[in-house]
Amino acid sequence: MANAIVTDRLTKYFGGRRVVNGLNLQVREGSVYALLGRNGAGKSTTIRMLLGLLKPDFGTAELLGEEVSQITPATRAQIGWVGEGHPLYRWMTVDGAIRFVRPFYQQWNGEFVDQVLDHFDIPKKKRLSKLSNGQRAQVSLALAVAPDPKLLILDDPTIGLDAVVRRDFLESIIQIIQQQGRTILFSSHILSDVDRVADHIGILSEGVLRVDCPTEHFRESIRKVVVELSEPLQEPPACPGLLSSSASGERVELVIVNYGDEHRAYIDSLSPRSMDVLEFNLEDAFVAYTRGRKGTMPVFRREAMHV
Ligand SMILES: Nc1ncnc2c1ncn2[C@@H]1O[C@H](COP(=O)(O)OP(=O)(O)OP(=O)(O)O)[C@@H](O)[C@H]1O
Repeated sequence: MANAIVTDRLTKYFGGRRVVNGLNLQVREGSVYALLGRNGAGKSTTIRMLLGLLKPDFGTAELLGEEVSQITPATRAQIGWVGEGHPLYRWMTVDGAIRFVRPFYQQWNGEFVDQVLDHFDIPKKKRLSKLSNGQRAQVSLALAVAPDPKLLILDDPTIGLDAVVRRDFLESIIQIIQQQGRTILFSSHILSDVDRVADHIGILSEGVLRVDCPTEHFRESIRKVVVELSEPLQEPPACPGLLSSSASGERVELVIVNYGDEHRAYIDSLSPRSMDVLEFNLEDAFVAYTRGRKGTMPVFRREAMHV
């Protein structure tokens, strides 16, 4: 299957600091890819380079098969985007914003826009500055989706939205991807949302893409093992793929990547009184992973994982 987004060693420096570092990203057509990372990891900078809003210092990015700096108007019209904070001209009315954006595109699904406005009780005559954050987010999404883009890029689209509005927003996204061949790349900090809609995740840490694999694969690869020993451990636990550990008396908790036979053998060697192997949800797995010591984070790529 073709890729909707491909970057090759994409790199950006700010004031001598490398905030995006040799990024090789491939987002397959038809997938929903969530770009994750802690604050300042480089997500927005990456997205701004993809959208041509920021020039890379090194490397290239292609959207729908065209180099970003030379993208043709026809291809540009196939790409919808929503920036961080939903930057719309707030002095415009909703109707005015629609009339402003509409002429840039050949195709326009006015019915979809009306449905969104209706569903969220957004009056067309109201100024964008007078709408709530959630309503403005929906207007941004409606305007990005109305041209029926093949590729949708969303920078933290649900920031500041309540749980109900977020759910509705995600429903809209799910509807969009049910149309075949549509691709979505979005950044987010709300891992339960990501788990609901994204089939693939990428985790940036200090500008480096450390994880790039199916969402499920990442979640299922990290386990918490709770062990009750007969006496406290004398030495720090030593087993492969150990992300973190904590001990309180005889109770030891280990967070392990790719839990398997060798880990069981190690734990057996401690002669435990009991042990439990617990699964993580995506948020816990993300926290366990990104909290780990820098430089020792295992790398997850596609199906393979190297510890
Ligand atoms: N225009 C700029 N000038 C200087 N430094 C910048 C600029 N934009 C971003 N940075 C820095 O680059 C780093 C990456 O920022 P970026 O906004 O890409 O992170 P992010 O992953 O989107 O973070 P968040 O989750 O907090 O939105 C940060 O350290 C930030 O301070």
